[in-house]
Amino acid sequence: MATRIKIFDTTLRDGEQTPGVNLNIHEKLEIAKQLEKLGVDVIEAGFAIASPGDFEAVKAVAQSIKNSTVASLCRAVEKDIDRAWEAVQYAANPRIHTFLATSDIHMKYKLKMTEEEVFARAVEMVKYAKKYCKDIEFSAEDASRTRVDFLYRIIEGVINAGATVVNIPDTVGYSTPEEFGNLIKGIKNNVSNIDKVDISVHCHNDLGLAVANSLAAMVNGATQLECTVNGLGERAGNASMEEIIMGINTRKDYYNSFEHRIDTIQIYRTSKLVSSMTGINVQPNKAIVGANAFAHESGIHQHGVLSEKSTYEIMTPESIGLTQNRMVLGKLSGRHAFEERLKELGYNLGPDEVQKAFEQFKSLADKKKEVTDRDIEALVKDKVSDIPEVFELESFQISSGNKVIANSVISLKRNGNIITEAATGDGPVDAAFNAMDRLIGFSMELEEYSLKAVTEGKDALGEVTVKVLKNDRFFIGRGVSTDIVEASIKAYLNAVNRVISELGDSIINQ
Ligand SMILES: CC(=O)SCCNC(=O)CCNC(=O)[C@H](O)C(C)(C)COP(=O)(O)OP(=O)(O)OC[C@H]1O[C@@H](n2cnc3c(N)ncnc32)[C@H](O)[C@@H]1OP(=O)(O)O
Ligand SMILES: CC(C)C(=O)C(=O)O
Repeated sequence: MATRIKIFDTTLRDGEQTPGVNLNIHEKLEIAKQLEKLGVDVIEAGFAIASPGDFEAVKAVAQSIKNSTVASLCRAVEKDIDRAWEAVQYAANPRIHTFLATSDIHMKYKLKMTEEEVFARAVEMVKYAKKYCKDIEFSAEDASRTRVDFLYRIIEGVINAGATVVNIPDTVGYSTPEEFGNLIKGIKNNVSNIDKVDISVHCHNDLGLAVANSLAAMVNGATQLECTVNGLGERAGNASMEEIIMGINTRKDYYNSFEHRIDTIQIYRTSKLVSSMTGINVQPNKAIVGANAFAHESGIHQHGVLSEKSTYEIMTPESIGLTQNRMVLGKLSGRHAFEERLKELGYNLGPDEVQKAFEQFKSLADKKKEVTDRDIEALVKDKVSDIPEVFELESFQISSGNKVIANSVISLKRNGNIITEAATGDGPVDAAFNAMDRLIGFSMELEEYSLKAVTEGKDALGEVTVKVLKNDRFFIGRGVSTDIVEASIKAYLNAVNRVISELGDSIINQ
């Protein structure tokens, strides 16, 4: 009989530890709903004690998700466990995930605790969490650099204390597949009560081995794999969900004794959603979901694929939900076809949002011969993040050139009033941002600016992403338009509105 592998998605927790990523409650909910549709077994929604915002987000995910377990991470301390339970208690299937480092390096320099103290704390905190919740996961942080005898002992201890899942993280991505597989095999063979629990693994990608290590662990007895969409996560990220799943599926001949419940058709859509909500673009050559993953550039490959796809394609684009659409959408298309396409792309917008998106689609279609799925996604993905538009763009006028100083006149709408400012700058975008800085009534630092074309051709939509710093926190803003200055202004305003939505409008005119 095949072994059922559980997928534990930590995009909303470890994925959010990606530098520069900061997801608000609406964004976490939207991603969680898509993860549920994808079929993940566990959604780690956040770290409830980290901030009031993260607490509310974990709670909201717990309240809304029915078909996946919802977990919150917490340190092995009572107040963290209390807060985690406060947030996940609403879930149909709640889990408390507590962790404590077990390697000599972490115990000595970070925790300043002895082995005995770590053992006692881990057991005590699992017992404490068990008072609240049936399902308790314990992670031995930095397990792959832990003395194995101590690792076996602490695993046995936390299982006796009530843990239902023991997680073996390769916290710093140090292991190799053979080594990590042997570590899991050793745990299976040496921990007396191990058959009572799921063995989980959580692999980081510092040496690019996270997926290989996860699969090696699975072959050697791990039944839960922790991963993130697009491989997001602390430093070089975590094992990528889509690579693990498509690895198992594509190499059914090799991994023939394992099954999972992921609906692979949802992979591409999930990747796009996570990329747009986090502001982290997927590298073009990324396995499975990169823009080039199914592209063929060179003649010999093109000839091969034209003769028989399997010459150079080991999986189909359709298997991850990338479809070639039959119906072309352009300026003569109607609302029915547009709404149908939105549904196919996974967006269930309310009537007002559909109306707004349809208007934007029509004005884009006036400028572009054919509006592609990627254009539509770019147009609507701002809507699902649901940031209140305290400042809206009314109009802008820019002049720039190689012999003149760039200047801008920007009008924004706030509370129904139009406010206007002019400014100069080092280029059209700088001039526009300077004018907006005068209008918004607070200062913030622009940390990053990136521009990419959503589709090919000179009529392509430009997508601008900005990262700004305000009160020691990063905020991402996105904007799309066929005019790159307009896309830049929209991205900046989107970041401004996010700052206000998170920090409150009392920051205006501070
Ligand atoms: C491997 C991982 O990815 S672990 C998850 C990492 N994620 C995060 O840290 C994001 C959320 N974190 C936070 O918001 C904050 O760090 C908090 C709220 C958890 C704690 O904040 P602070 O109280 O300000 O502590 P700070 O983060 O500076 O230091 C961590 C403290 O927790 C202790 N600690 C670290 N891990 C654990 C643990 N698993 N169990 C118990 N204590 C721990 C450290 O030794 C340190 O203790 P000290 O304050 O007595 O020196
Ligand atoms: C807390 C654990 C699961 C973790 O994130 C790690 O060790 O990387």
